[in-house]
Amino acid sequence: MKIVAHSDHAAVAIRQEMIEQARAMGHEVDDLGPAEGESVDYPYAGAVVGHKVASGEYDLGLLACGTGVGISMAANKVPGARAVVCSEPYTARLSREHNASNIVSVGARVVGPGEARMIVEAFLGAEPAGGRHAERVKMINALDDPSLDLDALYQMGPAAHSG
Ligand SMILES: O=C(CO)[C@H](O)[C@H](O)COP(=O)(O)O
Repeated sequence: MKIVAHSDHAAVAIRQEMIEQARAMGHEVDDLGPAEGESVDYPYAGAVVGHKVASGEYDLGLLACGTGVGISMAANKVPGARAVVCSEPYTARLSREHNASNIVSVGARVVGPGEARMIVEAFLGAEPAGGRHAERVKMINALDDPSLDLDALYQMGPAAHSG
């Protein structure tokens, strides 16, 4: 898969661990930086990756900042981006299978390099499961329209049609 990676200045080393893991799994990764010593604001880095993944330019994204939170919040403002912050691999796998997450974010001040690699391994090793989960992902995507009627959202879901 074609993957894009970005971070802020707080997460340069952990981003490099994440990239190495993805490349070791055979994926093509474009690294948008920054280099050690450069400063980048996490809302910008998150938005860039959100746009690049949501537009289809890349299949998946890797993000990191101090906590992984701010950069994923920024990415999730982009319609079509579904970023998840993970501090363990189980969430990374389930976010792909159930939520079709397309960007994984890690906190450099939260997890160590080994955990970050395991998170990326779990994220890239999983696939969206389909079925009822895909129906719920459609509900998430429908929320990209701020005028969405909540009753209409409810009616889209599998729960609304289960006996
Ligand atoms: O975790 C983050 C956002 O969620 C940032 O990495 C953090 O806020 C950067 O802080 P500083 O500029 O003081 O290193």
